Amino acid sequence: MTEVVIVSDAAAGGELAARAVLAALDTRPDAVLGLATGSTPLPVYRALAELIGRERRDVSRVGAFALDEYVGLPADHPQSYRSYVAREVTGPLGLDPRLVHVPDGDPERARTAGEEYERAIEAAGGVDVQLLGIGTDGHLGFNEPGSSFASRTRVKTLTERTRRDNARFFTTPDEVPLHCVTQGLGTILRARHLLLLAFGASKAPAIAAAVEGPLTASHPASAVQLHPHATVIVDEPAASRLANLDYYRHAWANKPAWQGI
Ligand SMILES: N[C@@H]1[C@@H](O)[C@H](O)[C@@H](COP(=O)(O)O)O[C@@H]1O
Repeated sequence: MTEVVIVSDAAAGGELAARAVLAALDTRPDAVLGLATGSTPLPVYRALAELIGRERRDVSRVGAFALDEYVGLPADHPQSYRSYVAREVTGPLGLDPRLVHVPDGDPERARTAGEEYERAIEAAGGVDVQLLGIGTDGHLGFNEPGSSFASRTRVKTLTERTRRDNARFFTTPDEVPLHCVTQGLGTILRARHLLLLAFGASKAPAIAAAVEGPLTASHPASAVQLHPHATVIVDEPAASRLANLDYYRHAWANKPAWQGI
């Protein structure tokens, strides 16, 4: 089932997700992480950096694959996801940069970037824990409404809504690229554990539709309902439109401690 965990705030959500990642590393020191970008996963990366330092974890064999990348931004552009991952993840967590992958957003190579990325994920043994944020239009990665549940890594055109949402990271809205390379929903569904995080009231409708709405490509995040091990970590405002809130709280409060998330 899709487990919903309601946390007090983003920092608590970040810590819970970070603990789940570290639990995966306990079983597999060469575990592969699926990285999301945007503002939502930042508390996870902060908590991970702190816990890895405090517990003196060896992360030298940990691999990572980012979900997506803009097409056409220079790789060293501060808003490219390559830069984001280097700045927020690889550096602070102390990962080996050779094991950290981001799709190739070079327009010249975009045509084959998807297939190459799929091959690299497969060669690494697949993703163990996939972090996910959610777009206000229900996108996962950059799988905009209409994306096939079977889709693989490929070039997509961003919706105007997503470009508007992401304009806050750029100097002008026109600077937001039109295209991206993103893992497909089919790629994401192959990860062994999905951790979807959302904080704030602006995400409440998208979360309700993802968890309790019909399974539909019109709301790509509803794909999480197809996954045998998906955990949705939300704060109260992001959870506010869920109909079965009482049940989620009850199930969480009575969960056997050995189960983890
Ligand atoms: N491609 C990313 C998504 O992976 C992310 O989930 C979404 C939400 O971003 P935020 O977490 O900043 O709300 O934004 C971008 O479009």
